[in-house]
Amino acid sequence: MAQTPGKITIQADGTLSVPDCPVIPFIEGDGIGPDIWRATRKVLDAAVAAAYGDRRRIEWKEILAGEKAAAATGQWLPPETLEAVREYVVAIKGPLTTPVGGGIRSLNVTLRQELDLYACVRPVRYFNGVPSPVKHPERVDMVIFRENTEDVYAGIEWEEGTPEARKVIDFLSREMGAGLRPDSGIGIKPISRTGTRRLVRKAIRYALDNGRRSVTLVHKGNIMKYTEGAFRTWGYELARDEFPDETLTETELWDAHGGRAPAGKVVVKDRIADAMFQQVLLRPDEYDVLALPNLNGDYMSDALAAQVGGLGMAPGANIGDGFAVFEATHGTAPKYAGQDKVNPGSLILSGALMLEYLGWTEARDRIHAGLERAIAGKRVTYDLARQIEGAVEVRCSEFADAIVAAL
Ligand SMILES: NC(=O)C1=CN([C@@H]2O[C@H](COP(=O)(O)OP(=O)(O)OC[C@H]3O[C@@H](n4cnc5c(N)ncnc54)[C@H](OP(=O)(O)O)[C@@H]3O)[C@@H](O)[C@H]2O)C=CC1
Ligand SMILES: O=C(O)CCC(=O)C(=O)O
Ligand SMILES: [Mg+2]
Repeated sequence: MAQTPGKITIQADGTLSVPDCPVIPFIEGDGIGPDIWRATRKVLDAAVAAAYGDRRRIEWKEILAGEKAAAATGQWLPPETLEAVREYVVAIKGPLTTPVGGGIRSLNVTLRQELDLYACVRPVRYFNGVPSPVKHPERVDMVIFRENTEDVYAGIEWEEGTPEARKVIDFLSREMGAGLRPDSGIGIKPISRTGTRRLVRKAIRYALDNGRRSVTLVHKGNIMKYTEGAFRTWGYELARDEFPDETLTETELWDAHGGRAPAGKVVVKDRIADAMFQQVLLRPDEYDVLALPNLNGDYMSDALAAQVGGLGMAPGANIGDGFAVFEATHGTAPKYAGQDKVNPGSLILSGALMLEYLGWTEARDRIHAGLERAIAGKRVTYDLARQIEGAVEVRCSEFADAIVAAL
């Protein structure tokens, strides 16, 4: 029976109450956004129908941001858009363009900060048949927990030559002995105990709830001692304070357990970021959940995506306390805008992650299986076709149709 649309709500214990026909706002996005969103919506609707018949469906509600919003309202991020996400709790978005070197600040970052979506969660796993530059892509199965509200993304910076930059340089040179060049641009990198602890708490909770073996804190704390180094310190501190019986350090793992963690326990370890980039290439099976400050997490997301098929296959979510906005890892890929060409897999998988967040795991599983079957059929978008021998390149919309046919 057709369902009446209703709102998702956050209950007193923090869990979601999801009606059978939730209203879910979507932002189409800039650049390739409209193409991949059209494809994604079709796959999500078909997967829900295949899994639940007419017992469940999603009532989509468009909300505006980016170029479409600016053209329609004169505002890049209208307040009603933020209000709609607060009202309906869960939303999904296409990518939004951020100009380089000037112009508006990132709308993506603003959304995350305004809605306090403090964890950027990006699962990186391999789907059979996807081309990869590494020998054993099936060994890559990591979940990135990237701090999403602070670090250099806080947007506290001053352009070289402005009175503000001069004032900060004068202060730092005179009062703090910093000795900065007068023609410097200045950026501030705040990393807080609060921001770190809540991110690491979410990462450890996730690891425990999902049978993951380790959480690795990835930092550059040897150089940035009081920001990234503190991220490491506070991460271990949080594990000790809040999960004393469920976590152990690497030292404890070897000293007390001969290198094999007892069932149900999560190893909390840390790696310096530069070394970690080669570790995930050479020994990916030793890493599981990663917790990172914002910038490290941004870099790591795209690097790991490359190992499992590229940005066309990299989903993500911005999650706070209940509220969540799902989006691909990649951006607007402007050179492909409006060509119905790129891989919608990343946004489709973000949608699958959203279904999982709603508890609709049967529909999620249909999408994973459908995607794998469509890839096995070797009729794939350009990014996969150029790497799979014997593959035929199809359009973004045709790839979505192939997934729907394989659900
Ligand atoms: N959350 C968001 O909304 C994000 C927004 N952005 C913004 O996007 C804009 C463009 O950024 P840019 O650095 O070019 O990075 P993009 O991620 O947009 O694209 C870089 C390259 O990645 C590949 N790619 C990206 N998406 C897909 C896809 N769906 N299918 C297949 N290949 C894909 C393409 O590679 P190839 O050229 O090899 O075909 C593309 O040229 C910037 O304004 C940036 O700020 C960036 C990241 C996230
Ligand atoms: O906001 C942007 O334009 C880029 C953001 C980004 O690269 C990311 O979140 O991975
Ligand atoms: Mg990025």
